[in-house]
Amino acid sequence: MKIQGKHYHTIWVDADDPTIIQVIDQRKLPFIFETFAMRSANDAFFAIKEMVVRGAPLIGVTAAYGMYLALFQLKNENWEEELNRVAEYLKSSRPTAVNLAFAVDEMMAFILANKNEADLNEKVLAKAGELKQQEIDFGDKIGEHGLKLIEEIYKKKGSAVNILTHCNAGWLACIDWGTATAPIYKAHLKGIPVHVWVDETRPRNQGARLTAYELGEQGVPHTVIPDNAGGHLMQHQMVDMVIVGSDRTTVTGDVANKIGTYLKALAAHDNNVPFYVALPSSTFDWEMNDGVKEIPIEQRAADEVAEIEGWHDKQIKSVRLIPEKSTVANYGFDVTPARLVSGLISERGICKADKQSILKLYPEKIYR
Ligand SMILES: CSC[C@H]1O[C@H](OP(=O)(O)O)[C@H](O)[C@@H]1O
Repeated sequence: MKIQGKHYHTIWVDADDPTIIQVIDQRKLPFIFETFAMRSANDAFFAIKEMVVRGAPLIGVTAAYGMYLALFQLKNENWEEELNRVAEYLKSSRPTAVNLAFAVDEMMAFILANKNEADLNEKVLAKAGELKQQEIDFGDKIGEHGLKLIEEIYKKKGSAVNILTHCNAGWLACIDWGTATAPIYKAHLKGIPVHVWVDETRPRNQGARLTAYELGEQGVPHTVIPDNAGGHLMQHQMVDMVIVGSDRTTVTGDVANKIGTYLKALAAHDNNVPFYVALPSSTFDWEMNDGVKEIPIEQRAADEVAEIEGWHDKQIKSVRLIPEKSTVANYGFDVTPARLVSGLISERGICKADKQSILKLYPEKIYR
């Protein structure tokens, strides 16, 4: 999508050196626009772990390019063993987004299948590019399917459609379009009036810093709200629908997403507000059935809660928010049970959050 009128993807091959993969450094947005150059699998691990890049689809594509970059560091003897270690290392960077493991496994299989090819590096770079393009296409299609939901509300209401979203499931979490934001961008581009309630999303404030930034750059009307305001807005009919993203959704429709999503789903359920989850097929976990019991929930550093970052004197500064003696619990995600989900918006269409409906969209997964 656009930043100051110029079209960007979140990740790209350096124009001058194909052994360098560039990403937008999201740690500094919206205050500073900088890129981060990845030259090794270690750089890719760092970028994912430290949230230089974040968002399930983007994490997956970054890891795919990490597997490509690993090829330049492998020694001849036992290179397959070494590559396996790199693959496990990349997977260990963040546990919840299933896209990560999906992409690493797909790249590993591709590399082994082509290991005797003279132009292996070029083929692997092209494969990572295919995964990147696939996520772009997924976001585009999610947008088209989700647009219909927004249009239906607009036709009934005849005025701006108020959509609440949590965290950042925008183009900055993907490559382009986004997942939760894709229907919003499609509606905006079609001239349908939309307004977005943007949950700030403590502690990393992906909503306040990233979703607000990207919506603003696209000219989409939006209002940043404290995480705890959503229930009140829904009680007063100020939210027409909720659209969020996902980091891992089970084949039964349980949705792992940024911490606080479950609370929004409860408020939506209590106020009969449609609660939709937008996700590509790369975010489904076809093996898991009970998301609350099985999905690994990342716990992150205490400082993310104990401190907050902002812009002061033309630089990014951190200030402490809590007493030195206080302890912190920093769960990165929660799981919304399928019973609270109105529907799933994937690149193949909209379905109910249950196994039968999901597998009807993805019949090739039935054998699992
Ligand atoms: C389209 S996936 C976006 C998803 O990822 C975010 O988590 P994080 O910023 O920690 O990577 C959040 O859960 C979003 O919904």
